[in-house]
Amino acid sequence: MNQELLMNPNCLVAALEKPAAEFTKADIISFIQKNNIRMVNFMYPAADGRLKTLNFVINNAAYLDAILTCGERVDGSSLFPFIEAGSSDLYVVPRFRTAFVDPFAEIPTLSMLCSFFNKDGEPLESSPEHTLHKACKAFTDVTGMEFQAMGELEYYVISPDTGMFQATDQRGYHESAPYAKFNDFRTQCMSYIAQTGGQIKYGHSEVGNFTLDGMIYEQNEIEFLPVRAEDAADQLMIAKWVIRSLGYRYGYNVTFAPKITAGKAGSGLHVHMRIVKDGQNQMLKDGVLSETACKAIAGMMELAPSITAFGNTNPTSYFRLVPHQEAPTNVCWGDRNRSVLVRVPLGWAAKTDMCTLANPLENESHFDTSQKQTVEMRSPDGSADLYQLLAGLAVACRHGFEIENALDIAKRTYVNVNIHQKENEDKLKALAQLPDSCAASAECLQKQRAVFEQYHVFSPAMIDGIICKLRSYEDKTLRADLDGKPEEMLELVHKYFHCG
Ligand SMILES: NC(=O)CC[C@H](N)C(=O)O
Repeated sequence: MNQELLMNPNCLVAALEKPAAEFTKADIISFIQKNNIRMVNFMYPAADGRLKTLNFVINNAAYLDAILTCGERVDGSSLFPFIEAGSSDLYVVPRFRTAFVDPFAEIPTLSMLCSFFNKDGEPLESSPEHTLHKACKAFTDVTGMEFQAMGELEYYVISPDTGMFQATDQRGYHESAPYAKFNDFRTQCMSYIAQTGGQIKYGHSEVGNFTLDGMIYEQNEIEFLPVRAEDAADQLMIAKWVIRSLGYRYGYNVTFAPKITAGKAGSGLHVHMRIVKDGQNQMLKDGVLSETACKAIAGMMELAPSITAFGNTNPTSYFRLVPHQEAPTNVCWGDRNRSVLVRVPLGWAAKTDMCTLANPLENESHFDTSQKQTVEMRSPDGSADLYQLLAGLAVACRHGFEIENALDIAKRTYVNVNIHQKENEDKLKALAQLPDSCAASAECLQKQRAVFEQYHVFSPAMIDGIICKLRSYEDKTLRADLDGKPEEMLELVHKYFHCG
């Protein structure tokens, strides 16, 4: 049997013996019948970034076939601000490839994510999910390659502090129990996410760790594997729902908020990307970063000031983008360097066989490590609209193949030092700054919107909506205004505690 199907924790994949991308309606019906599934849930993200749920009881086989084939009708005006109440009906139609058994439901339930369609049966032009689809298609049309991505979900778990086995402040990275208190919670989340089809790389406790008003704030991270960008967004969407739902059951509060308090690690949602042709990763050539990768990076350098409009969507986002907190502040890229905006992490490009070196009994494996190299965009955070963010990144990477001076831009923005060290002051001054507020991101997006609207990827109405929302916060000077005012900062954090 195919190695990728063996030991697969998604029970539909295991039972149907095929990858999720190949699920058909007949497969779904047969799984439902054989496994005594009694309910079907349609789930879809609305403009608030949250996954909404519509329950169906399976009245009979004919009804099941009808809902899987026709989808259902929903009130679009309650889901998206751009839909008028006067003509608000939309269709939601399930995508079979996203089917999973709900890990929380008491009554056996099969859930699926849906796509939105308008009255004419066409994909809803301004839905974030369709925007991502268009962005990926435009990427492939222009470059002849596939855009793949994966996210790193960082979140804080919050629970009363018992005072036992205190963790070291801001030293929680990869901490084990009992200093890390929520490792079991994280692994349970990982297990459920994997059952829903999420392709996880690993999970660990993160740097952020502090106590505030008798509560422990412990930062954790779950990192995914690169997949088609559309699947990556779906998987992150479901993962956030799983983590929150399980947190609620354990009695833990969980937040993906970008920043909780000044001086402590914020939570990012870094996105790793790779570009694939005929199943082969194109990010390396002869063991070094390829021209393809450099062009994509150049595109991101150019459009970084507007990527924050999709990835950093509330005023607290900009309290995270400050020096010395492993978060980016300036438009630059570099190798393995956590102070840059786009990081090129270690990619197993060295020629040694480390497994044999660590295990002298092993023969050399000649493992193809070329698939592993990615580049990582570090500005986004948990407030991002996942579909718009990945669409924005697909546009930016595509843009790198369309501008003539891409390789010069890449050369100019490369740094190989920590830009926040005193001796590198001049280097820092020469680099463009990321926007420092929602207001600034809105202005940048307004200037660069044509690239995002090219090939009809982002609809002008969607861009108008994003700009209008960002401007509504009126936060142009907020970061400076709240400097040294922790109480007011905390008030702001609570307002946007459950973002995205
Ligand atoms: N290890 C890391 O890269 C931490 C990232 C950091 N938490 C951020 O805000 O982006």
